Amino acid sequence: MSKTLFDKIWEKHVITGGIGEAQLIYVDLHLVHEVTSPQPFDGLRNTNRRVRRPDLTFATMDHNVPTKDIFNVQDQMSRLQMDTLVKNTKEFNVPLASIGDDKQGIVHVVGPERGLTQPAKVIVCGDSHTATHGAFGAIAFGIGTSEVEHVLATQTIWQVKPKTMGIKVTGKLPTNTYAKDIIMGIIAKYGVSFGVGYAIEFYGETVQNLSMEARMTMCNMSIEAGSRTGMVQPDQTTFDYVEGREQAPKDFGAAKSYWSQFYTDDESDFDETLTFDVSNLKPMVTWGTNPGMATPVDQFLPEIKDDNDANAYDYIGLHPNMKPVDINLDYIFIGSCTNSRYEDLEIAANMMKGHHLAPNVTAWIVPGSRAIRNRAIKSGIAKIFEDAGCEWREPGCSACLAMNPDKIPAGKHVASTSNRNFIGRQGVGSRTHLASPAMVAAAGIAGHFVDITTDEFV
Ligand SMILES: CC(C)[C@H](C(=O)O)[C@@H](O)C(=O)O
Ligand code: SF4
Repeated sequence: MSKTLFDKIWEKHVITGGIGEAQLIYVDLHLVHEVTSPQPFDGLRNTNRRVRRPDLTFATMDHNVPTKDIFNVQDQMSRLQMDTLVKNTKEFNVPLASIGDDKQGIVHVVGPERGLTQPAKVIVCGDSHTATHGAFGAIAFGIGTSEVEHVLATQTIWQVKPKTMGIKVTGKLPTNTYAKDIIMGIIAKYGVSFGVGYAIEFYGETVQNLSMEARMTMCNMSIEAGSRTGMVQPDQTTFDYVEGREQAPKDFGAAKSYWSQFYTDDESDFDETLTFDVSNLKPMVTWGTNPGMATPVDQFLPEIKDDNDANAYDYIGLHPNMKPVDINLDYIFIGSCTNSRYEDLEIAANMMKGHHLAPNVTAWIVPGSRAIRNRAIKSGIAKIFEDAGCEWREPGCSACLAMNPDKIPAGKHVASTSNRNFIGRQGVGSRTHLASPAMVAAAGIAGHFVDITTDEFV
């Protein structure tokens, strides 16, 4: 019978239960961070249980870590959560990349980087952006705190199988537009909830031509479309990325032939399909308070249709007869699990090379992992940022969600490569504008957004 990529992986992992009801699914990789793990570990302790498979569990610290003066954690709650993770991972024998460690970084960046993230796996983490790992052709989704406890104790999880949605992406990406613009364009077009109840697979020639980093950016934001899972069929690009990494399979040839069975047989196998053509895609910028409130950089901001729009405009301090180029910026943030990988930093650095930040702009450049940070220092990218007047930081979630000292002050506008522009997301009263790393870098130089697809830039 003809099947989707999702169906094929799912079937290999079902332990018990029938279609339409909760099924018990085997978990191949459980990623853990400091924010959603303290209660689950307490739960195990209180009931005298152990972690079932510490070898399939990997913990890191990301949300709370400071990105400068990293060992000096001022915030009590942050310190407690970080100390608790150290204690719990020691007691339960779970590998941990602690602050300062070579393997530390944002959980969704270090999983792939270490080679833990692999095709055809079921991957979970107590974090909504776990969808990122689906870029490898894995079923990867965020889980709640009680589910984290269940996975720690049993290495399994109860789930009702979602429906499947194929999003076919066609056309050649115009110069200086990126995967971030594709996923923002899709969400702007179809809204922030079209994916609810569906596992999304991105496919088509445009997707096949994307790097792993770019595929991760797209899958990462599936959750902003309402879907818990975004995925891309594994191919040679995937295999080349995984090969040689620390945790890659030892018999890589055998792994590759196993992984090669996982693809969607026919488009008609999806429960739902959508299409998105990128031939005329423009860089996208958010003007409002959810990721769907986005506009191409050269357009006027949309008219007010309802209270939601009115409230968003009110919060963000903009109005419809402006364009993104009219948004004056105070901060730029390049980081987060959406866009803090080496390729993202390289693209941003190329935009900044030989330029200096606009005088009114503060810039935080936050690599997703220590490995990326080290590589960027070695290659000279870090120096480009510093010469441009940016602050070059240590790895972590940073200003993506302001659970650490990196907070955007109230009323300030920030161009950000992260994934959420909710009210207060980057600090109380902060005004977020999401965009690609190239757009954010160029905006930092100009002091406002610019259309990087015009002759001046291409
Ligand atoms: C803190 C964590 C639970 C949360 C998530 O689940 O996504 C965070 O990572 C976020 O991006 O909002
Ligand atoms: S970088 Fe942002 S989106 Fe990603 S895990 Fe951290 S807080 Fe969540």
